[in-house]
Amino acid sequence: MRLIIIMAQTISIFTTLFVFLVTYCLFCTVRSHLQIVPGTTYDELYSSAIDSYNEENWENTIFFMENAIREFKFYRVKLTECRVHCQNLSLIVVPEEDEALSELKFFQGIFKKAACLKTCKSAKLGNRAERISEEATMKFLTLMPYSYLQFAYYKQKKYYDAQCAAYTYLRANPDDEVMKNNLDYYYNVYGAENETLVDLEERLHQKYYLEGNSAHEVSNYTGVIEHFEEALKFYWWAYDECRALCEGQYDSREFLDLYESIAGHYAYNLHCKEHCNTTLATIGGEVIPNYLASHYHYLQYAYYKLGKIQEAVDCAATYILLKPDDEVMRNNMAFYEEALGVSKYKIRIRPRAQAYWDRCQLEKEVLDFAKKYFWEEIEEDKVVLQDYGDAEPIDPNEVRLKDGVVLDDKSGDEEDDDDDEEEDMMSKRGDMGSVFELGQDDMGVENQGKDLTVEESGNIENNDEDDGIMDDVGGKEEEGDNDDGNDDDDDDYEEEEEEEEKDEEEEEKDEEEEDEEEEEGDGEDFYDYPEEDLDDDDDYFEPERPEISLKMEARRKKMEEEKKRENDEGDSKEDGDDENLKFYEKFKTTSEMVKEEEFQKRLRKKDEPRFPRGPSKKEKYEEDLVKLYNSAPNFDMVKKMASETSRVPYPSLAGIELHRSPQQLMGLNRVAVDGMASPQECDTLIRLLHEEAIYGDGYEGRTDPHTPHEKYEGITVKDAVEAAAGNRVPLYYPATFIYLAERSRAFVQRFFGLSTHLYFSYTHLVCRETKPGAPLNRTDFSHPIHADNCIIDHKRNICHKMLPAFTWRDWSSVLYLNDGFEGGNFMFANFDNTSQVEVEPTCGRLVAFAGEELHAVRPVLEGQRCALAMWYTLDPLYQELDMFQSLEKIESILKLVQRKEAEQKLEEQELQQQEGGHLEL
Ligand SMILES: O=C(O)CCC(=O)C(=O)O
Ligand SMILES: [Fe+2]
Repeated sequence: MRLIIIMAQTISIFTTLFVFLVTYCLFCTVRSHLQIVPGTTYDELYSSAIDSYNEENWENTIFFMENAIREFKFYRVKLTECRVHCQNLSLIVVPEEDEALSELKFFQGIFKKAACLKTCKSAKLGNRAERISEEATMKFLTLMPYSYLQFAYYKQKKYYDAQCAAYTYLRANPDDEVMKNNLDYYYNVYGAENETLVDLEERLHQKYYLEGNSAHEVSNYTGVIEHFEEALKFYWWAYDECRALCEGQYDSREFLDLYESIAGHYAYNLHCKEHCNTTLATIGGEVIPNYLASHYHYLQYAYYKLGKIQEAVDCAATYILLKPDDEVMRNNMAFYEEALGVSKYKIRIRPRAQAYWDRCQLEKEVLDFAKKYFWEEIEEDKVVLQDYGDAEPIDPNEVRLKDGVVLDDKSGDEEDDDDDEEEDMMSKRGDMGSVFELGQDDMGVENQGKDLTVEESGNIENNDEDDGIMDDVGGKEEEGDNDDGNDDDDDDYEEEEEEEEKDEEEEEKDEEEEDEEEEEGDGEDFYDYPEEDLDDDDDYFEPERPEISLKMEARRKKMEEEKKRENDEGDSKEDGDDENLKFYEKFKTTSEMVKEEEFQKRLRKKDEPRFPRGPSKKEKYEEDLVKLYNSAPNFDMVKKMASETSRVPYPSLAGIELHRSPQQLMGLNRVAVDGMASPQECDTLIRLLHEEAIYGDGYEGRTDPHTPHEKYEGITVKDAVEAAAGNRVPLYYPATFIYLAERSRAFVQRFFGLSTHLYFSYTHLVCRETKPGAPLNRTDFSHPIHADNCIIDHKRNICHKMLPAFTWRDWSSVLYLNDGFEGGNFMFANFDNTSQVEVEPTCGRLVAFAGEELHAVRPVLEGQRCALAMWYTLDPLYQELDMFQSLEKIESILKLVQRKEAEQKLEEQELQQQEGGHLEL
C-alpha cells in the first residue's frame, strides 16, 4: 500500500515537474530571441538596438536600447567603485636616503593600486572595457539612446514613455529642433503635462536641489534643510564618481620619456577632474552658477529661520570658504557675530567642503605647475576629457565646445568663466588669509561694528522680498561660476607666485592655530573655523534670503512663452484667412512621419473648438487649400505645374548631363552635373530670394555666419510656402523650390546607388555678396573649409563624426543658380587646407558629395552668388519635416487644380450641351 502511495506521489511530482518544464521551455522560446548574454557591453546592445531600429522592429529596439542604458549605468557604477576603492590604498612612503629607492617604493604603491584595479575590474566587469568604443560612449553621454527610444515607444503606442524619453533627451540637448517638435506633437496629441514627465536621467543631487529650491520658495524651511542636506550627500557622491571616471585612458600621441608620459597622463587626469563641478552644475543644459556653494547659502538661511544658529553659522562659514568675496554672506556672518554673539557658537566649516577645498587648492597648484613647465593641453584633450571623463550627462554646450567647430564663440565664453574663477580664486586665497588672521581675537570683546536695531532688522526682513536684493544676489552669483576656483588659465602664474608664497606662510601659521583650537575641540565632525575680528564699520544685516530661485525663473520663462503663444494666436485670429493656414502649418510641423490617419485624427481633435459650426473638417481643409490655390496670382504657372504633376514627387532625370565625373573631381563620392535646373527655374528662385530672403536666414539668424566681409541672405522652404500662402509671391516660386530640391535629391539617390531612401535633412536657398567696403585683396573664404557631417582634425587628417556636427547629414548637394559674379568657386579641399579641385558655379549646375568630403567656397569678390544648398540623411529620424510637409501641400494643391480643371471642363460641356439643346429648339 505504502509503495503504491509513494509511486503515486512520485508520478505526481514528475507530472508537475514535466508541466513546469514544458511551460518554462515554451516561455523560453517566446523570449529566447530577446535574451542577452551576460557580459554584453552597452556598445553591443546599442548596435543591436540600432539594427532593430533599421529593421523597424520597435519592440526589439526598445528592449535592446533599454538594456543598453541599464548596462551603461552599471558599467560606470562598477568602474567608479573599483577606482574609488583602489585609490584609497595607501601610497605613503617612508623616505629612503637614496632618492631612487624612495621612488621605487612609491611606484610599488602605484603597482599595488594597479593590481587592485585589475582584479576589481575583472571581477566586476569581466573584459567589457576592452570591447567598448569611444564613439558609443559619446552617444550615451549625449543621451542619444533616448532619441531612438522615443520614436520606438511612439511606434509601439507607448505615448507617455515616448514623451518622457523625448523630454529626457531634450533636457540634455535643449536645442534639438526635431525633438522639440516631437515633444510638442506628443503633448498636443497625447497630452501628458510637462510637469508630470519624468527626466529618466535625472541626477539625485539635482532633484533634491530643485526640491529644496521649491521648499525655499514657499518658506518651508524644514523642507529646505531636508532637501539640501540630501542634495549635498548626493552631490559628493556624484562628484567622487565624476572624478573617478576621469582616471581613464590617455592617448598622448607623442613619443615621450618615462617621466613625461607619466606626468602627462596625470596632468590630463587632474585637468579632467577640474571640470567636474561644471558638469554637476549643469541642469537642463544650463550651468547653474555657484551651484555647490549655494547649497550652503540656502541651508544657512533655513537653519537661521528655524533658530538653529549653530548650524546656520557653520553653513555660512562653509559658504565663505567657497565664496570668500560674497558680501551678503559676509554680512550674514557679521550679523551672527555681532547681533547674536557668535562667541557662544564655535564657527565650524563642514568637513567635506573643507577637504574638497583643500584638495582643489593643491590640485590647482600642481596642475598650474604642469601647465607652465611641460604639459600642453591639446585641443582634443578637451574633447576626450569632457566626453569621456564626466560622470554626468554632458551639457550640449560643453559638447559644442569640445568639438571645436563653434570654438570661436564658445571658447571665448569659457575663457571668461575661467577668468572669473581665477579672480575668485585669488580673492579667496587673500581673503582666507585675512579671515584667519582676524580670527585671533576674542569674539566676546565688543566689536566696532554697529549693532542691529529692531527697526533695522524689520527693514531687512522686508528687503527679503525686494527685487533689488534679489538682483544683487543673482548678479554676484553670476560673476563667480564654479566653486572649485580651478581654471585653465596659466598666464598669471608668475604674478601669483609671490602672493602664494606669502599666503602659504600665513596658512602655515593658521594651521598651527587651527591645531591648537582643535585640541580644545568640541566636535569631531567639524573643522574649527578661526574666529574673526570685525574691524570695519559696516552695518551688519540679518541673514538674507537667497533669491536664486530656479523655479521662479522657470515659471517666468514659461509665462513669457505662454504669453507669446497667446499673442501669436491672437494675431492669427485677427488675420482670419491665415488662421487655418497657420494652424495647418503648426499641426503639420509637429508631426514626424505622420500617417494620413493620424493626421486626420489630430485635425479633428484640434479642430473641434475652432470650427464649432463650420463645414465638416474635411471640407474645411479642402476649402483652405482652395483659398491657398486661389491666392496664387500666377494662375498659369500653377496650371503648368499641374500639368506636370508627375514631376513633383518623381521628377524625371532627363536632360541632366555630366559636368565632372567622380574621377575628375578626385573622389568617388563626388560628382558635378549640368541641366538640373532650366534658366527659367534659376530665375524663379533668384526672384524668390530677391523678394523674400532675409538677412541671415537659414543660419539661425547669424548675419555673418562665415565671414564678416559678406552678406548672406537666405530663405527656407517653409518660409517660401508661407510667402506664397500670404500672397506675397506666386505659388509657383515655392513649387519650383520644392521641385528642384526633389529632382536633385532623386538624382543624388540614384547616382550614388543608395539602396535606402534618402531624406531631406535641411534645404536652404542662399545668396552671398561682398559687403561694401570689404578689402579688395581678401584671402578669407566665403565659406571656410569644412565637412558637412563631421569635425575636421587637421593634426590627424581625419574627420570626427561627432556633435555638434550634423552627423546624420549623409549626403550634400548644391544647385547653383547663376554666374556672372567674381570668385565664389566651390572647392574640394585637402586636410592641409589646400585646394584639390574646384567647380565654377553656373545656372543648373549641381555639385553633389558625401557629408565627409572637405570643401569650401572661395570669396565672392564682386556680384551676387545664389545657390540652393541641400543636405540629405539616410535616417528618417532626421528628415526635414518642412520639406515633407510643403511637398504634401503642393501635391494637394496640384490635385485641387486638376479637380477644378475637370469640374470646369464638365461645366463647359454641360453649358455646351444646354446651348446645343437650346439651339435645337
Ligand atoms: O555654396 C556652396 O557652394 C557650398 C556651401 C556649403 O558647403 C555649405 O553651406 O555647407
Ligand atoms: Fe558644406
